[in-house]
Amino acid sequence: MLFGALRTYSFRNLADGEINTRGRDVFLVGENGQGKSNFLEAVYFCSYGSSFRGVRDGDLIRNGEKSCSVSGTLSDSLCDSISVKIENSKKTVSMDGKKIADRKEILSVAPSIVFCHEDMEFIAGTPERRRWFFDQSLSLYDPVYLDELRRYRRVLKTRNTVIKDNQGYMIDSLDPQLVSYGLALMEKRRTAAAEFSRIFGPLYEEVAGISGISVRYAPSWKQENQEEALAALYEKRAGDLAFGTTLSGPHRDRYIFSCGGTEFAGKASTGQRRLLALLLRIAQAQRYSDMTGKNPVLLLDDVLLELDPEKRRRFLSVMPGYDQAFYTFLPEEPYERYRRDDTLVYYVNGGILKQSTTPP
Ligand SMILES: Nc1ncnc2c1ncn2[C@@H]1O[C@H](COP(=O)(O)OP(=O)(O)OP(=O)(O)O)[C@@H](O)[C@H]1O
Repeated sequence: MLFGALRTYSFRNLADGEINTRGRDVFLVGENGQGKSNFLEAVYFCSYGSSFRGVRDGDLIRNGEKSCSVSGTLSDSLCDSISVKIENSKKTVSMDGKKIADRKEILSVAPSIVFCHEDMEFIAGTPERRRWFFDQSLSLYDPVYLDELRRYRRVLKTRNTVIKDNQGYMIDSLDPQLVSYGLALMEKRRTAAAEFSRIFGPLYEEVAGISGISVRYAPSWKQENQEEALAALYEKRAGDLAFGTTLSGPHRDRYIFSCGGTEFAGKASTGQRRLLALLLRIAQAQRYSDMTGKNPVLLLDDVLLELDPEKRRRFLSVMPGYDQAFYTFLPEEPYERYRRDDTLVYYVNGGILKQSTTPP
């Protein structure tokens, strides 16, 4: 699957109009703050109906405007076009011109994997960010997982409301559902962590020369069957009521990067963390391909810039299979070295993309 063209309207600082992207590799070259990442964000917006920068939808609308939209023309996909529009604070996602009820439907249509600076949070940030990463990975290839996650969150929300409203007597009827949905999530998370480790360990060794890195899944509930988990939840109920919230469950699960049995991320240097984050995305893309038999679109935001030349070479040698990749570069980077005959190169200046065969 690839994006043949991208049309943006009032999206960030990008000039309105259509950009031809029909190429396996698309380079976006420009100084800081010109709109390169905004263009990647527009592609991602078509894939997920949201931004990868953790911003509110309203921030995507060009300053002073009231609405924005992005439409992608697709090749070799389940549909020919996707468009996402924000108007009057409402988001509408359409496939082939027809509105879809649930954003999750587009996940399998134009799957993209982004590599960006914010990914460092998966390594050095809160357990919540790591959970988010693994939830995204699972949802990309397993739509049922997303349904299970939503169901779990719904029951959890009700349980927390019940606790806050002092209606503790209702918890008995909610806990069997919470446990049942929770255990289903845990089983898939356990498998995903093991599979990630299988891919990730050798990758890290190849690029960074450090062996034995793995991702360990540390579930909040230690019990693996319904009755035992329910009993453990019951035992913790007094604590939940005292704190006014549900203190245990998959919403408190942790994923730990360890090396030789000890936690690694906390001791790793900034460079090692950066590499961990990049390779985590490579593992995400590889796992997606293993599970679906399809390749994703890759969005690489300033990725090569942060690596020294040797790591850069090794990183490129372990790039996952992809149908299309968008890269951002600063003008002084040696992007010409990576360019092939069919690479599309755009120079980005003040939100305007100009295609060129030679630098301006
Ligand atoms: N909603 C918006 N409306 C108008 N302009 C915006 C909006 N959001 C961001 N911008 C502008 O977009 C520019 C940032 O673009 P972008 O983040 O794509 O930078 P970049 O070219 O990737 O550079 P860098 O390498 O620094 O990230 C800034 O000039 C910023 O003012």
